[in-house]
Amino acid sequence: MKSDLKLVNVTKRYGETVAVKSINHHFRSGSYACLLGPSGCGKSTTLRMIAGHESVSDGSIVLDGRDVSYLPPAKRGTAMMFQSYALFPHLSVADNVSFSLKMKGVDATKRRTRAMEMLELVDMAKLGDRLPAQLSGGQQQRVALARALITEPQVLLLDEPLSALDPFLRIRMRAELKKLQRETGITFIHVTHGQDEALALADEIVVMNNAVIEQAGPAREIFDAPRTAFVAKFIGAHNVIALPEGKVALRSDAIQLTDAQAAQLSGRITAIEYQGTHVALTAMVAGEQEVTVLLTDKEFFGAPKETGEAIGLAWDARSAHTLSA
Ligand SMILES: Nc1ncnc2c1ncn2[C@@H]1O[C@H](COP(=O)(O)OP(=O)(O)OP(=O)(O)O)[C@@H](O)[C@H]1O
Repeated sequence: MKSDLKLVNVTKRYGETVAVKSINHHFRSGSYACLLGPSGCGKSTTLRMIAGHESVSDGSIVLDGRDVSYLPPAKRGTAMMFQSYALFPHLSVADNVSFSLKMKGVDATKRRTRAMEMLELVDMAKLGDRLPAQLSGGQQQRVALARALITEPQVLLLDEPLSALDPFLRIRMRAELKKLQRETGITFIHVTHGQDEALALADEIVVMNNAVIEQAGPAREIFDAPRTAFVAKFIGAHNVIALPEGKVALRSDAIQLTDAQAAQLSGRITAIEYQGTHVALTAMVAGEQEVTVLLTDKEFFGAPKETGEAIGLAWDARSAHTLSA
């Protein structure tokens, strides 16, 4: 399909370090993808190789049927938005946005018109004459977005775009990023180490660990059916439990409290944590394993429990996902 981006056996080595190890992935045109993983797993390196800011050691990057692996960044059909926004401090907002057009020799009137269109798109048209230092963090981010979008990329690459913002603004800007992606229809590839950010934004989540892709799929599939213990733990809200039949991932809200006869596991409560809408109850079960059960506040306060109490745990067999690693 047009504008699809394919990574074919892409590897990056820095001397002895393998930062990205022969990864394959197909990013669908027009989708919002999040590369999710812990620090050092290779997600920024992957993004930088797609952008052309880093060379590939092996493999190829194919955009829209073209091998772009050896093209300079400006010739690829991608644009990158950096974590620090990297705005020119001495240029006005409008001149920052239209900078790449100036480099291409586009005349001043046309540049200004295009810059204002882009600023309109990110809701910043009124501040075109300000300098970056006169903007808030969220406003600087919008300018950086407008500056990336003016190049009309097929793929927009975002490296931890929300990490410089305070928590309140982060949640607001993430809704705006999603809206912008839907409005423009451009493929977004967004690097994050925040599972909540990935779940909130992504059509597809690509989970990386130790230089490889552990699992990729729609956000709900990753959350509902993690395939490895790493994915289950990283995505959160799951227990990884060793049972006689093997290791399983079990959502903490998929476990019910039950009496001893009906229990699949029994144990003793070690901690109770009130979380507002829910109460998280931790129990120590056979084999010194800790299991967390998330109850709605209604369920918990309907039959309150105390630390030290014996409890039985049960779940629907379909909720337990056998793990491959
Ligand atoms: N220029 C470099 N030279 C040598 N090693 C590098 C270089 N850049 C990255 N690495 C190594 O490659 C691995 C992957 O780094 P990368 O920045 O892609 O991880 P990341 O998942 O984006 O982490 P973070 O979230 O901390 O940015 C790490 O082990 C890192 O130390």
